[in-house]
Amino acid sequence: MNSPHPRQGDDTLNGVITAAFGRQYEVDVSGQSAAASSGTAQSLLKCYPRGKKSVFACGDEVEVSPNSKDQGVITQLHPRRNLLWRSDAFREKLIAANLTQVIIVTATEPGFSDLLISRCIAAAENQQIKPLIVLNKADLTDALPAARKILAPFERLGYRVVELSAREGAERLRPYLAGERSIFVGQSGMGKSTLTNALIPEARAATREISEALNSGKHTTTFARLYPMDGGWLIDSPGLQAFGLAHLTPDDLAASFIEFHNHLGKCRFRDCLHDSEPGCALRAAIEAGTIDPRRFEHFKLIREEITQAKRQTQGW
Ligand SMILES: Nc1nc2c(ncn2[C@@H]2O[C@H](COP(=O)(O)OP(=O)(O)OP(=O)(O)O)[C@@H](O)[C@H]2O)c(=O)[nH]1
Ligand SMILES: [Zn+2]
Repeated sequence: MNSPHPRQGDDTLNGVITAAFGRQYEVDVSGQSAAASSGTAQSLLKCYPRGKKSVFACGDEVEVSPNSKDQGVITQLHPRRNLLWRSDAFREKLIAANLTQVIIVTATEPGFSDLLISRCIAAAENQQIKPLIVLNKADLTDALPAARKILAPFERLGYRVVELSAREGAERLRPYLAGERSIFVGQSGMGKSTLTNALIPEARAATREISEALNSGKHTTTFARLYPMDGGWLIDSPGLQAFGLAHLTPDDLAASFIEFHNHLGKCRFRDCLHDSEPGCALRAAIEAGTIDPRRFEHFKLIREEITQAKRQTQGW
């Protein structure tokens, strides 16, 4: 793995968080792509943070002080280039840090939510991470047209959509992963783990080991895991049912809808809520067909949720 922070001194190492289990973290301290991809036991340390309140995410670059062959203490967090997280009024959850790409995995079956796609895109755009949409299970051809129709508005905005079958042709995705630090996000059952296992042979072994350790026959992913690959890395994360964006302000949210850019700041009223005010530039753009009404609906739904969450935290 290309770590920007090489070995530090005699007793501290630089590494990348590859998994989080409650307060325990797995840190890859190999710092070299060859060692990292061979997955040797010594390159992965089980670590605890030094501070009680420290919370880390997959992809975080940290400094570790080893205290045995395979254990250590996380002593420092290197500055994050970005952070993907989700939150509602009461909780927040770090998803991953230092990403270059968020890969939103959808599938022909079962159905998926386009509102969730807009949420994922908003979270990514807000952190300057580029989104990529995968339409998996393209082998189920009967359901392809309906799925394509749902994705069309996103494709029109310039978001790339890659159709593939994780079972029959996961390799199609490989060129999009090279040199990137990506994460798979999406609803449960879209095929994130199938894709990860097809692209990264070691991932299959890790999944088996973990489900044996947890003594469950189920294949549902329960925590995020980072795998080094092709000059970057890839994180497989558990299925998302909710993706709250309570940490964004309404202005942040509007800015993360890229098709709004040319229209923001052009409403007659500076504090326009784009509801029913006269001279609203966003609503004019919808009427002119330059903003998709469905995307505007997503914006309003998420904005309402953000506003509600802020009221709840302020004890209204
Ligand atoms: N027909 C078809 N089925 C697929 C394909 N990819 C995955 N599946 C199936 O879809 C189901 C869900 O796949 P998973 O990889 O477990 O989905 P996931 O997104 O990781 O789900 P979570 O772990 O719950 O987040 C499994 O039964 C897979 O075998 C595909 O390309 N075609
Ligand atoms: Zn307006």
